[in-house]
Amino acid sequence: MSDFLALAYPWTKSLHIIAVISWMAGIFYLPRLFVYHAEQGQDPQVDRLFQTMEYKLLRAIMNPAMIGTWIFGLALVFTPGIVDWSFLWPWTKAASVLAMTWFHHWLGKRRKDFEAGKNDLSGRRYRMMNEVPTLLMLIIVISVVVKF
Ligand code: HEM
Repeated sequence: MSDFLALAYPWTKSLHIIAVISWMAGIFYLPRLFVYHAEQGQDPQVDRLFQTMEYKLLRAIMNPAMIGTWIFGLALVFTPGIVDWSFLWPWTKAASVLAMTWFHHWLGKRRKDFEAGKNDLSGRRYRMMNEVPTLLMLIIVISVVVKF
């Protein structure tokens, strides 16, 4: 198994990065949709349009991309010689990807609130929450590239 993972390493890493790009595209865009939904969604037609966009973004792009990121990311973790847990970077990366996954699920719950007509967060609040994945992305990329 480790021989296979070592051989597949450039492919696993490519697929990991492709999945990461798709996941991050959605994770940055969905809270922006929530901002405009919270501010302009009183009109039932506009509300329906936002709900369709949010549902499709989450189900068709973000969920599969998150699963792909985890599968290929864990394959990289088990590839021999890639992660040395005596360094700090694997820990900062692990903590940040767990937080990113929590944020993904938080967005999923807010989407369900909108669907049920029960959103009680303001556009300003969603704008602020949008900074969370930005900060996590900075920590993740610096961890995995600088490898401190
Ligand atoms: C979801 C769980 C994740 C796991 C288990 C994971 C694990 C890993 C591992 C072990 C590597 C290989 C490092 C190397 O080849 O030296 C890697 C590479 C990488 N990861 Fe992740 N990762 C995850 C999520 C993410 C996320 C959310 C991002 C971006 C926001 C990200 C960005 C990257 C990048 C850019 C690389 C390539 C770095 C390089 O080799 O130059 N990863 N990941």
